[in-house]
Amino acid sequence: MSRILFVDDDAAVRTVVAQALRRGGDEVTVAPDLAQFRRLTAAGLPDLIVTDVVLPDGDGIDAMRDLRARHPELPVIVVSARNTLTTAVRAAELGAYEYLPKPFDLDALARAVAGALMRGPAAADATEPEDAALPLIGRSPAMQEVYRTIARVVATDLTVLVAGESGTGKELVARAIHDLGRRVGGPFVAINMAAIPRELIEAELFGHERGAFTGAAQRHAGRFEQANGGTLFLDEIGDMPLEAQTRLLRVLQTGEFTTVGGARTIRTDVRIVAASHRDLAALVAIGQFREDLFYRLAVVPVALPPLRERGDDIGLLARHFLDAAAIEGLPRRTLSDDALAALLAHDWPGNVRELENLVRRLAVLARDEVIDAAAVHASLGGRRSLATDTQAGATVGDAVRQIVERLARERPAALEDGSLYDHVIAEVERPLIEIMLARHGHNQLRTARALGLNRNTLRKRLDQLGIVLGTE
Ligand SMILES: Nc1ncnc2c1ncn2[C@@H]1O[C@H](COP(=O)(O)OP(=O)(O)OP(=O)(O)O)[C@@H](O)[C@H]1O
Repeated sequence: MSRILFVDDDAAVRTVVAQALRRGGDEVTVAPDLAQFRRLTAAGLPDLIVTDVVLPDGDGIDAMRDLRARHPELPVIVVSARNTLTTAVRAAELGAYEYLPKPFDLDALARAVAGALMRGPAAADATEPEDAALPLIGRSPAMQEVYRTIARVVATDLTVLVAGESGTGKELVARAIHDLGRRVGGPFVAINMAAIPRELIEAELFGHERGAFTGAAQRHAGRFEQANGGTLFLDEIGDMPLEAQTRLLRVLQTGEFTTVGGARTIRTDVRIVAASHRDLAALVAIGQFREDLFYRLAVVPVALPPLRERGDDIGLLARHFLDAAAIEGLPRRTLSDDALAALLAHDWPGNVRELENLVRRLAVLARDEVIDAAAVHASLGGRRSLATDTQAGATVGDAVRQIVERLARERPAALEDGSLYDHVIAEVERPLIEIMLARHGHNQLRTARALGLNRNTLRKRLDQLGIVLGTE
């Protein structure tokens, strides 16, 4: 039996948690505030403290820091409804055994308690909390998971692989890892594999000597060299050519590289954060990405949820972007409840970037101070499917690649048995026919003519694809 002290100002939470922990056979004492917590710990230390952060007479993490300075072996679990990245990071800095955003699952707490009591705390770290405004907005459970991972890796040099759709904030996560870690004094260098001609990627990454290739007028330090002592963000790593992947793998294994056309070996001290909106595991399956490199990069995977899975974060982000627009001198606007509901109902294929652009446009264009649902619909209208995809930076090539990657995952046989062409074409054909039907008021004759298909052929395809006609 262990002695657990639970500090929380909410009487209902105290009762429920204390009961759950007692059921596990432990002796539980509760404190509603820091004054009581101090009285109790002065009388005798428990084996474990579980504490809330915002308490009526102070900050739980600050109080634990003082106590742990004197008793670094004492394990602490932090629970908080103030579930921001800052809280997750502060809990990690405290050396808390676990951080559980509220509302938490009692099983999760029981697991954390069992772990903390057996293993004891991680090494205490006395650094001051980071109070600067942090860039990542959002409190949804999906983002909590992201914050917890970030908080765990900031004090390390582990390689992080951020996966997420376009515009979900992958670069922002990479920057947060850099800014909150000990490399903050060093450079943060980003390179986007999709934005650089394939033949120049190696020279960009590793640098080149004068005359190494046509046009190389002088020696150029590559991004690895530029990032020395800091963090290198390899964006859209899935677009890296295979030869460059081989070279990158060698650098990650040895910490050394040679410039293109150079005989010199350069040592690097760089933390790598890589990102991709493509499914790297699927790329490995179809031979476009080296499996060994994938495992080297995915030491700590971070899955950034698409915006449509972040619920109320949409409202938080929209308000944040409206505030940012006002600070930049654009008119100050607010959202009506209906406008917010319209934002929540949208599926955000371009994710946070799409929301940011939309909000800025609304801030400029809305006539009234309060943005209503009609203004949101007007801004969202006409930018569906293809237009929004393009805005999100996706190309037709990306779309087709995604289809192939999905098939590789879900029906690997389709990549071997000669049916791939028909599968992909069917997937492209459906939206094409749907778009043209919508354009022509669902009139089959006009749609067939516009597509250059015989009317019977169109009818057959509609049947085969199971497309149901709307009315004019
Ligand atoms: N959680 C967030 N809070 C505030 N702003 C965000 C958040 N996530 C993304 N943004 C903003 O959305 C925009 C897109 O973010 P970012 O460039 O990091 O996305 P990305 O996933 O790297 O996109 P891509 O895959 O297209 O490179 C940026 O302007 C960024 O500041």
